[in-house]
Amino acid sequence: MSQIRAEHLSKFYPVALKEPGFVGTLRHFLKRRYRQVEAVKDVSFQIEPGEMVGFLGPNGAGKTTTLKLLSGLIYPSAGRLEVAGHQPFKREHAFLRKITLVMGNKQQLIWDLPAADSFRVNAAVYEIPEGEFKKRVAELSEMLALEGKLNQPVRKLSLGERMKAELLAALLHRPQVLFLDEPTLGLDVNAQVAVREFLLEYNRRYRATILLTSHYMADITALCERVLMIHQGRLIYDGGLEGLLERFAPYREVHIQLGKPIEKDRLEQFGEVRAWEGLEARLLVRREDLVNRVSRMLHELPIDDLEVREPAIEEVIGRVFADTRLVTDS
Ligand SMILES: Nc1ncnc2c1ncn2[C@@H]1O[C@H](COP(=O)(O)OP(=O)(O)OP(=O)(O)O)[C@@H](O)[C@H]1O
Repeated sequence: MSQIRAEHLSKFYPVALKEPGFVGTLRHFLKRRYRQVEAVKDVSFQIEPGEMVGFLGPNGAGKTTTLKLLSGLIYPSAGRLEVAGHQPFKREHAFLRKITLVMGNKQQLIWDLPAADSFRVNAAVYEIPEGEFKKRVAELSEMLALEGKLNQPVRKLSLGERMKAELLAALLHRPQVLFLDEPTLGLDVNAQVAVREFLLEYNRRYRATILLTSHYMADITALCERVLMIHQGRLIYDGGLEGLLERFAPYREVHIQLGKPIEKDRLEQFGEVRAWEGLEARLLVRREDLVNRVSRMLHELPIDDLEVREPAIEEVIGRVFADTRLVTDS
């Protein structure tokens, strides 16, 4: 049975319209007019137990709205939703014990108290027995390398330590389903790696299902074999990371090192020149033209070295988001 199932899920937010000026304000109070913001439109997907899925999309695409729907914080405008066997918006106790929602830009720990004190509040809310509570705090703080950090006020922790303590708090009730919205936001590279490794280990140990958004592609490539991509509220891709490149990057990058300088327009006959510095250049060549162009380049240009690479996934995604035609044609 799927752990998460969304069928034709939609969420529309009513936004009150106000005309400018005094008359507009008066009208606004007497008879409000609304416009619908279609944050999520007819989205369907299923996620199996133990899967780690990346959720990609540009700002305002509808990722946070979807995570809020999945965790029952908001009610869907249309469609069906089932998470861990429950309808999230009912917010049943049994459901809340099975899930967690972590938002990188919101915190639940109390600033002036040690994290250990905030954990006690969570233990009480989730009715975790004392012995079990101690065991879980010890296990998670070891996995997160947080030992010795939990008895000082949260405000004295570094950003990375604070995020790790937030994760610990969010996982004390040992949820099966984790919704993570930018869990590495603003962290330095070392802390990002630590959080990633922790999530991998947590998923392996407890077979937790994880849906996560991140602006750092490294999080997605390290953790997720599958990605969902959302754009203007619509799901435009559901599949493997590899397939994402196949589908949205119909080109390869050719890196060349020249033996002597040539005119740029000579190079432009072979593909779109993306970088050009001294004797090094980088070109985009359509996949179907690749063999032919590369062999011509080797014949016709003074090439010392040539390498064909997959385009960087960030670049591919950036192009998809920047070019709505790619999205609507897909
Ligand atoms: N409470 C709300 N009322 C009205 N509109 C909203 C509300 N919350 C979100 N929206 C709108 O819904 C759309 C989707 O927003 P959402 O926060 O889900 O996007 P997102 O993909 O999480 O973006 P980001 O990466 O910037 O966080 C946006 O156009 C946003 O302005």
